[in-house]
Amino acid sequence: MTVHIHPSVDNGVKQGSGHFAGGTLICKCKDKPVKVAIKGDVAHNHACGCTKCWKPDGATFSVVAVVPRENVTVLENGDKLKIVDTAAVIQRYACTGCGTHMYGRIENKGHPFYGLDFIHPELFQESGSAAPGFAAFVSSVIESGVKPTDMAGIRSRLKELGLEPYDCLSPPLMDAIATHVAKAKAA
Ligand SMILES: N[C@@H](CCC(=O)N[C@@H](CS)C(=O)NCC(=O)O)C(=O)O
Ligand SMILES: [Zn+2]
Ligand SMILES: [Zn+2]
Repeated sequence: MTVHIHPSVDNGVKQGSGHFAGGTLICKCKDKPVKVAIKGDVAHNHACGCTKCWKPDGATFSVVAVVPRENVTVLENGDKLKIVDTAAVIQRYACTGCGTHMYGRIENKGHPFYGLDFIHPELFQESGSAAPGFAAFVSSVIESGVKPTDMAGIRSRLKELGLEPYDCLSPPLMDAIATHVAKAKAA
């Protein structure tokens, strides 16, 4: 059985150039596409199996990374953007024409990841941004219809690609969240 993860990694994870200076994210609309400028490279790029992150057609996982929120500027056709779920922690701004999520923003100043926006690097018109390094929320793909019996094959393919599978975030990110919570409790 061929295991599809995401079109940008299915033929092998392409490493970043190490000096990506930023670029433009473009949605899938033929007419009046939304364009978003990103300054600098992305961080913590990873595959995400959760049901909330945007996936291109046919993908089992999304590929999502973070950038400082001040590095994100809507350039064109921002009137097409609408928040998918205003109650979610991450307010995902999607194009109402094609459904592509252009960026996700956290407005809760107390959140461990406040200040970081979530973007999908595959939407860059330029190549060279930092590659995904792990897979998060892997078990969550079952919520999108993946058969539990397919999970061993999915996890083994992720490992083969060098994307260590985790059912939440990676240990360094989980540690960063716990550190933030501990400091907030102590304050
Ligand atoms: N099992 C859930 C997990 C959802 C989830 O917690 N997603 C993570 C990773 S993107 C998150 O931080 N969500 C916050 C949000 O969606 O606002 C699902 O698949 O819907
Ligand atoms: Zn669009
Ligand atoms: Zn997600």
